Amino acid sequence: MAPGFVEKIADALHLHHHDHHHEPPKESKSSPVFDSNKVTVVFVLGGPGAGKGTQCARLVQDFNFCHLSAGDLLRAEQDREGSTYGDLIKTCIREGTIVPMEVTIKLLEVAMLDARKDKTGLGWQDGKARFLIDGFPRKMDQALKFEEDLVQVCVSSLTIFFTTTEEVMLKRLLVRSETSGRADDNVESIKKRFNTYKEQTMPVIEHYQKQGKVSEIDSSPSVEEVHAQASEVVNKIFAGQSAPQLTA
Ligand SMILES: Nc1ncnc2c1ncn2[C@@H]1O[C@H](COP(=O)(O)OP(=O)(O)OP(=O)(O)O)[C@@H](O)[C@H]1O
Ligand SMILES: O=c1ccn([C@@H]2O[C@H](COP(=O)(O)O)[C@@H](O)[C@H]2O)c(=O)[nH]1
Repeated sequence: MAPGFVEKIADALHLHHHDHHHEPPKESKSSPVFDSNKVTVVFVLGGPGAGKGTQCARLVQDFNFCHLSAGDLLRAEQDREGSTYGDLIKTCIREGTIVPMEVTIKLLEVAMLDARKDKTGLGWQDGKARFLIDGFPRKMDQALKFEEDLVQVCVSSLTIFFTTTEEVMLKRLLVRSETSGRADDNVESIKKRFNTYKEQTMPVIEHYQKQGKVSEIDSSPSVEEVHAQASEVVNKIFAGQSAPQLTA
């Protein structure tokens, strides 16, 4: 990557006002921003409309996670007045393609640093930060870059993978389209999103599966049934993780 590229992205995203100058410059540092002993990262993946966001909302209530949806962060940036990347994000979302990883990772980094500041709030338990990262990583380059720059994905980290059929996902998304106002909740965009999911995201899931870090859950049943399964999986992650670690 060209030197200074990440800083240029940060400038364009107007992220320097967050006063993160205590953090080492991204391109010269050799270790990730977060210590994997002091944060728990659970990724949530699955096809468009599989129910990721719905289940994340439940898991936040159960486990006091800080929930970060990459799609929501991108939509907020797209709508931010004066955003350099607004048009690019808009096109990617409508076309169901993946926004260049530097943009998404920078947005995630800032959101994670902001969440980490509030040690008494949501996302803190037993002195550890708990992040539920929804709809990310969507592509292998993002998965590797996240590990390199933000958190070394450690033994206890896990991906919850919600699966159901395209037929179910399509039906759910078309129902959602009646109220969501999302530019990509239409048949044409949904088909493109299914293709991107199969071509780009499935290899990420297979990568984590090879490392034994994926819990697959059938998300075809009711929200409550799926939630019961997901809770069980997360309970296992936190079993044995109660030792207080007060700094991050
Ligand atoms: N188990 C379920 N049974 C029936 N409907 C569901 C279930 N889970 C979610 N839904 C509904 O399906 C739609 C899509 O769910 P949700 O937004 O959680 O999916 P998602 O995986 O986050 O989608 P995307 O990747 O497009 O953001 C929503 O309208 C939601 O209410
Ligand atoms: O890491 C990411 C996550 C999302 N996108 C883009 O956003 C849309 C919508 O994402 P949802 O998770 O369904 O809200 C997705 O189709 C991509 O275009 C991304 O580029 N990178």
